[in-house]
Formats: sequence, C-alpha cells, structure tokens
Amino acid sequence: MKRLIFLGPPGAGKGTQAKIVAEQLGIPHISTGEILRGAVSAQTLLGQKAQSYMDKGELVPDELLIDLIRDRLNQPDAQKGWILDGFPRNVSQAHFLNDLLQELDQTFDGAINLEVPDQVLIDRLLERGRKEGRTDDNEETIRTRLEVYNLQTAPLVKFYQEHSALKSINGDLSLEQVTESIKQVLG
Ligand SMILES: Nc1ncnc2c1ncn2[C@@H]1O[C@H](COP(=O)(O)OP(=O)(O)OP(=O)(O)O)[C@@H](O)[C@H]1O
Ligand SMILES: Nc1ncnc2c1ncn2[C@@H]1O[C@H](COP(=O)(O)O)[C@@H](O)[C@H]1O
Repeated sequence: MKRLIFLGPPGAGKGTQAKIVAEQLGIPHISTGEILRGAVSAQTLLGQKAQSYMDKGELVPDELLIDLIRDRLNQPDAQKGWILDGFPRNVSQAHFLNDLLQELDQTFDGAINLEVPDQVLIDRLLERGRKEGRTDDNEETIRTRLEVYNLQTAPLVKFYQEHSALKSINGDLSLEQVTESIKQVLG
C-alpha cells in the first residue's frame, strides 16, 4: 500500500514521474490539473468555474477542489493507494487532506519533493507548450504560476517536513535518474 504526494514547482516533472511510479506500483496517479483540464474540455460546471483561474495561472478556489478530491479518493481504485500530483497546493488544502484521510481511516506514506532550478523549469514548460499545446505554458502564465508556487505551494515543503516524511530529490537529472532516485527513497 502506498499513498504518496508529489510536490514541486510547475515543470519539475511531477506528472512524468508520478505516471511511471504509479504504474510500477499498480496504483492510480491522481493529477488535479489533468482532472480540471478534462472538466474544462468537457465544459462541465466545474470546468466553467475553473477555466479563468487556470488560464491566468492562478489557483482554482479551494472549495472546487475539495469535493473533487473527496470523490476521487473514495473511488474503488484509490483504496489500494495513490499518488497525488498537484494536490495539495496550499496549506489549507493540506489541512483538508489530513482531515479527509482521518475520516477515511487512512494514513499517507510521505511526500516526494522534486527540486529543479527556475530557468530549467521555464525552458521545460515552454518546450511542453510548443509540443503539447498546453495553453498555460506561455511566458506570462508561467511567470504567474512560479510566483503562485513560491507564495502558496512552497510552504508545504516545511509543512510536510514538520508533519511527516518529506524527501527532497534533485529533479534536474535525466528522467531515468530521477525515477531511480524516487525508487531508492521509497525503498
Ligand atoms: N528529468 C527530466 N528531464 C527533462 N525533461 C523533463 C524531465 N522530467 C520532465 N520533463 C519534461 O518537462 C515537462 C514538464 O514535466 P511534467 O509535465 O512532468 O511537470 P509537472 O511538474 O507535472 O508540471 P505541471 O505542474 O506544470 O503540470 C514535460 O514536457 C516533461 O516531458
Ligand atoms: N490543487 C489545486 N488547487 C488549485 N488549483 C489547482 C490545483 N491543481 C490544479 N490547479 C489548477 O490547474 C492548473 C494546472 O495544474 P497543473 O498541476 O500544473 O497541471 C493550475 O495552474 C491551477 O490553476
């Protein structure tokens, strides 16, 4: 059983690594960004409410994420473990997650924090924008997302250091080397 949180700034490689590790462990990779992008494409009510925040690179209001995560962690495939990517994104979401796990009588095994220098992040995101066409991978929105990360998400590194196991990993290595470091940390 593994319940893990992948932390790190935009472009650190959370999604890339979470997909690989989740597949190897046979647990779901739960990316709130992916779920929200799906909702925007499908133009659901959630997507309509989230879109303007996502376009600007700002966080979507907590109340929209809370039901989404509660529903997702209650699904049958999530009973065998999960990797959360993109959630929690601020301290209040982290408190919510702690309360939800208590309610579900679940604990979590730790947070993996991927560290990558800002210029590498910007280069990766611009390249991802060119290749995959993610509309928030443009210079202006990337700048906002990095600011939002520093102000609202980076405090979670200290939060998880204080509350439980946090392992920081150098994410500025090849894909394979980062996967190997994560595996070593997970034992
Ligand atoms: N170790 C690596 N070396 C080079 N490129 C990488 C590495 N890891 C990921 N990338 C590339 O960098 C881009 C960002 O990676 P990824 O989407 O996994 O980041 P993320 O942390 O999930 O970002 P976001 O939070 O913005 O969704 C992708 O195009 C991915 O292919
Ligand atoms: N946990 C979240 N809280 C608020 N907003 C979120 C959250 N997860 C995703 N978002 C929004 O979606 C985009 C893209 O997210 P990625 O994790 O980078 O795919 C993000 O900028 C927020 O607007």
